Amino acid sequence: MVNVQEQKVLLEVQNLKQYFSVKREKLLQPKLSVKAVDDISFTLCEGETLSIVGESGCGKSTTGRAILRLDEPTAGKVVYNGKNILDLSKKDLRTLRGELQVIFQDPFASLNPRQTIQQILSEAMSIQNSVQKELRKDRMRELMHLVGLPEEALSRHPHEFSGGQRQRIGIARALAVNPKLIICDEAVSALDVSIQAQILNLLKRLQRQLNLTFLFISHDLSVVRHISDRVMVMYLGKVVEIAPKHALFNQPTHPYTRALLSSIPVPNPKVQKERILLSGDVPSPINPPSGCRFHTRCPFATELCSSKEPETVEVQNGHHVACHYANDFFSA
Ligand SMILES: Nc1ncnc2c1ncn2[C@@H]1O[C@H](COP(=O)(O)OP(=O)(O)OP(=O)(O)O)[C@@H](O)[C@H]1O
Repeated sequence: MVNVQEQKVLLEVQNLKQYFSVKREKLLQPKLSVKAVDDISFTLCEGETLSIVGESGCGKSTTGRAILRLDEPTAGKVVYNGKNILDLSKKDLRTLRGELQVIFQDPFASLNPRQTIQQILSEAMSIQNSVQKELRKDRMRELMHLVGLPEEALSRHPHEFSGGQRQRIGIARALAVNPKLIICDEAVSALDVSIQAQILNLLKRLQRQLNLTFLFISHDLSVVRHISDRVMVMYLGKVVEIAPKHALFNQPTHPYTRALLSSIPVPNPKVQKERILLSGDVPSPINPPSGCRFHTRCPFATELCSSKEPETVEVQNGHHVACHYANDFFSA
């Protein structure tokens, strides 16, 4: 596991906000916005995998998109290698995009069906000018080896491959520009469990070989348990807990994290698990609850929780929790 304290910080997200305006239903209604990501901060160290988990709509993908400036963030800083990405000109951003890549759930949607794999990879290399023209063929063959596909795959089209193979092609395309940081947005969610494991193992191997850093977005805690060094839990646009993987799975502290974890099966049936059932739906991010956003669904909420937003407390080294009762829950 990566020791965060010894590692170089590659990405620092500071007070990031992403609000989206929504159409008013009535003319005189006040302006409304979806607070998809609301003042979140975290760091990502070189060579580590930080996962973001949480229920649908909690702001995971929006965080990834904001970092890459696929949507322009409302406020905050995204400092990559010492530079605030949000201050970069369009030209500098284009150059930097080579270092920051994204792998989506469905690579097929972004692979041009008329192009061969060779054309797809060649296009990626020429946009970023990542590999000299005369070296591109060799690099493509190398990429096929790296992702576990035969060289013959280069002359074929995306529809000739299975879902797992297409994800390997998506990974090869991301690697074609020599990235440092890859945002994997539900990258294995569409795959069968056995294929998922193969792709996760491939990502881990590539990480070691190429010193890659991953921001891994997933709603699947079993996948997150497999791949992560650290885990960040989001609820309604806020970070509620962030910790090294083992701390998060062995000593989940925020009631929301405990509820999420209580919904996954335990490998050892002899281990009795506390069950915290989440009642009701996630409230609207247009008008989120006051105080702690989770208080409307939290079985332990008090008056304080509905009136005051909790500070983030470090309950042990590198384990941060945004709950008024974090220390009590941690030691309980
Ligand atoms: N372009 C947009 N315009 C308006 N609202 C948006 C936009 N993009 C996302 N949202 C809203 O922001 C909130 C967070 O969405 P986001 O996709 O980041 O969640 P998520 O945690 O990735 O969920 P999922 O696992 O379902 O993808 C949701 O309420 C979503 O509807």
